[in-house]
Amino acid sequence: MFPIHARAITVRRRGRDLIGPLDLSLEGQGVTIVIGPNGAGKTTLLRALHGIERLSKGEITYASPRPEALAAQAFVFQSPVIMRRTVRENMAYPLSLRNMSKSEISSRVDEVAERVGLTFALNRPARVLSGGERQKLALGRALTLRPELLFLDEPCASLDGRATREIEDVLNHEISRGRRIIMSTHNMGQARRLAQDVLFIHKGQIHEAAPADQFFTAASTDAARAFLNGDIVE
Ligand SMILES: Nc1ncnc2c1ncn2[C@@H]1O[C@H](COP(=O)(O)OP(=O)(O)OP(=O)(O)O)[C@@H](O)[C@H]1O
Repeated sequence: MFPIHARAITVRRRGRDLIGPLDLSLEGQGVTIVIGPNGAGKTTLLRALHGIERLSKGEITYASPRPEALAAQAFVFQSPVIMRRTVRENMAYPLSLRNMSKSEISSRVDEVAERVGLTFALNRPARVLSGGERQKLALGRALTLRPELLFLDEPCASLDGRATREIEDVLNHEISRGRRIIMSTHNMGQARRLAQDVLFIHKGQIHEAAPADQFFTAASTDAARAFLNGDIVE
């Protein structure tokens, strides 16, 4: 599906441009971390790139046909929807929509549960999971699809250090296998640990797009420098 091109995209709601107009091109390798103040438009941008946010203007094109490109992506939401069923059933759900045999679904779920550290919980009701375990479930559910491109919107918000590290371990494993990741975070430590490229979003615009080393050592805009300093950026 790469390169992905967003051309002059705008998402406008209730008379206000939430993002854009903006242009962006994404190649098929690496980890892009999306940062910026609250309300800057990070979630809206991720949703637009994933094709689930209606564009008011502009277009997003994928190198492969759109239905194929969208089918090869998965999205981990900040507050994932967890069904009142077992962890196994939750993880199997996206696969069950894809016409896959029960034995194949079961072996994929087993394999992914192992990777995200939830084997012990597979037969438990998902509602008893802790916050960190719920995020692992959401991540695992996305990974069962073996997506070429994985979006994550603040997957570690409100998790403690240990749960955050465990999620990052899973992500690092995925990154080492070449999975393309685009992720938003408020945690600057996490951004520094994971990013290969950074998109700094401010007031619905991409203020800066740079390799991580360059961004963190010499951000070129005042707003990005202030944000990295922990100043209030409005
Ligand atoms: N459907 C909608 N209708 C109207 N306004 C919306 C809608 N969705 C989002 N917004 C507003 O658009 C702006 C951008 O929201 P978005 O969630 O993309 O920002 P964000 O950078 O992800 O913020 P945060 O860091 O707080 O999660 C916010 O001011 C939000 O209130």
